[in-house]
Amino acid sequence: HTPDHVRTESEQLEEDARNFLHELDVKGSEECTVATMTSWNYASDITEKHKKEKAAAELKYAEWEKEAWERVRKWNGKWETLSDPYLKRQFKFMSILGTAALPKHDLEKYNNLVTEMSTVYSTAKICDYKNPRSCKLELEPDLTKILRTSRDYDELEHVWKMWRYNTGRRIRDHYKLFVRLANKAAKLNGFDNMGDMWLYPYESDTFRDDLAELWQQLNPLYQQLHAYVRRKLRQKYGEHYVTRRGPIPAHLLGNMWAQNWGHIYDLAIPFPHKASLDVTPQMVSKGYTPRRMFELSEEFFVSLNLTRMPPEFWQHSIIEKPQGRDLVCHASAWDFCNAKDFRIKQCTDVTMNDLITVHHEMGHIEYYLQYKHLPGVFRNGANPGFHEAVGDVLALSVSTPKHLLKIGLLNEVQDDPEADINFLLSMALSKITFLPFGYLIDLWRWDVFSGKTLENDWNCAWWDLRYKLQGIKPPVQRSEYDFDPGAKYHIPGNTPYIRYFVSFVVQFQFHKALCIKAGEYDPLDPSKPLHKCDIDHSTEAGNALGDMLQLGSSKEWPEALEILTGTRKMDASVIREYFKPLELWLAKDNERHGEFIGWETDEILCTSEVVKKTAKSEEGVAASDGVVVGGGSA
Ligand SMILES: CC(=O)N[C@@H](CC(=O)O)C(=O)NC[C@H](CC1(C(=O)N[C@@H](Cc2ccc(O)cc2)C(=O)O)CCCC1)C(=O)O
Ligand SMILES: [Zn+2]
Repeated sequence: HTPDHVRTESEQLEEDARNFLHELDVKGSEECTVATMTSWNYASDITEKHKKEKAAAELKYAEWEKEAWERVRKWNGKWETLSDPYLKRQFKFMSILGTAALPKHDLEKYNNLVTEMSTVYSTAKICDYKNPRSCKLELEPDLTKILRTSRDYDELEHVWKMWRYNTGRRIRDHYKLFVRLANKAAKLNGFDNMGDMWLYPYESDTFRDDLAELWQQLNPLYQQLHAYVRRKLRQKYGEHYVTRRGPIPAHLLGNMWAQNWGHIYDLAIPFPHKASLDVTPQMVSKGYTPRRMFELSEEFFVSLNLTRMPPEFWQHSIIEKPQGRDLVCHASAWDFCNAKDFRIKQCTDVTMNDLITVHHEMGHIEYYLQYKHLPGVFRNGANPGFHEAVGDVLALSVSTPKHLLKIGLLNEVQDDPEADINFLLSMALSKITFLPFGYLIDLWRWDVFSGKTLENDWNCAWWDLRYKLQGIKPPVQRSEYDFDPGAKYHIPGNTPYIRYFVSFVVQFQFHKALCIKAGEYDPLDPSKPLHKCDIDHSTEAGNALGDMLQLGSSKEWPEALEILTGTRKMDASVIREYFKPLELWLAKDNERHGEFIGWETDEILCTSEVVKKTAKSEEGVAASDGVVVGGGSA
């Protein structure tokens, strides 16, 4: 410790900067803990009391953020001269205030709109198709189960339509005011609109173009899968409902938003006489509980020499749906900003799908644990997509037949080309089908924030994207009375979504790098293809992953990516390499059946005119001046 008087001016400035940032960080973490606790209380028990406490805490936290930001501003012109990049990067991040820049009354309105939209979404219930007087069906587990298991066209249509009636339609006006306030906040932060502010953490001015390029590279594989699944659905539901060349009705794909087609695997399985890879039955028959599922996931992380869950995690997490109260059942992972308290809230079902979700959520917790020693501004993913990728990377290993055999959920592994195709198809039904969806959510929102999509076109612009990118259509005609984006959690919940598209690309790059370290993958060894790799118990892989996670957002994401994978760019060739055997098989199978690749329609999926509410118009009679989506004529 050199006495003050011998220090140079710049060393003194650096010392002062360190002390200044440390003091702000200590106070900021305390404020963050309080605000997060009230948010947790509301999300796990939706009551008026908790709503009020959350609203008050959010305003108080914004006051703190504003005070901190004003103190940081006093360093303008000085912090830029610091030589230590680590310090400069902290100042750079602390210079963005966020929505706390709004005047108090606007911020209060903004926060209340988001909470109100989330409450509508999380408490929405619909009536039972088979028993119209029973109107207590909730998204989780009721509607999720119906979309997963029902093969009744009309029941699925009822659930699909009524869910949107009781969520999106009810928050359309909230969303109008929300967008205006969001853009006002963005402008106060020096951005053109909220869409630009959301992209700030990616620190790249070619980011949107890079995403478009990735989609171009992945679209051909998606189209082959789409054509194959359409044929299988046509066989099941008939050509009247599922035409040869048209878009697929969205309610038949096993998921409320057609974002993951894994639950219609039984309709699509290429080689039915081979063992099913959905180990849900085995999990149930072996008496798996949500607790067991979480312990299984933790064991995987520990086997990689990563950090086990702290006692507070098991003490405070909610891993089963509590009865007798409203709560946000949508799974989530929480960091309470005190390097001690980390939790998951998940209404866990004993299914394979939820075992994957457990790994996803625990991946967030592992990232929190790995960077908990960093200053608050660096306690984030290298970019938000990295945070979404951690758990999914481990789940890629867990999903392999080899691993399921290891943990006793499969009693035999058939190692032959047909079993391989079955496995790759089951993976593609959740990984490839997600890509257009993961891309279009924010494509739609960026256009809404930028004003490119006007309020009167919101719903038809949504269906235009859903048609163009996913090749799906609504089972009943939509209008601008509807607000179908609002039927998906992240829109009322105001959570950016492009992070998931990024994750689904980079998680395969992470997987490949870790598989090489684990000696499980060798491009020159046909017996070790990427899709058979299971990294469990590889401390080389775990240490490499941990080294990247410990960086948090203290380095720009291309540098973090390079440390793990040796490359600085998102690269779609890795996910395509993983699915290569399936892509070849699909192309041949579609060719053999003369399948039309792609889709077209002359139906009017969405009418820009606000349709007169008569029974007839419900039957999809085209309104005179409807908006045509798809390549058909009006
Ligand atoms: C306090 C807080 O909010 N914390 C953040 C985490 C953080 O930011 O630190 C958080 O917990 N967000 C919740 C969100 C939940 C899920 C989700 O919404 N998934 C997407 C897309 C998808 C689908 C399949 C898949 O395999 C991976 C992703 C969807 O379901 O559409 C639902 C189950 C899976 C992940 C999440 O964990 O990302
Ligand atoms: Zn996540």
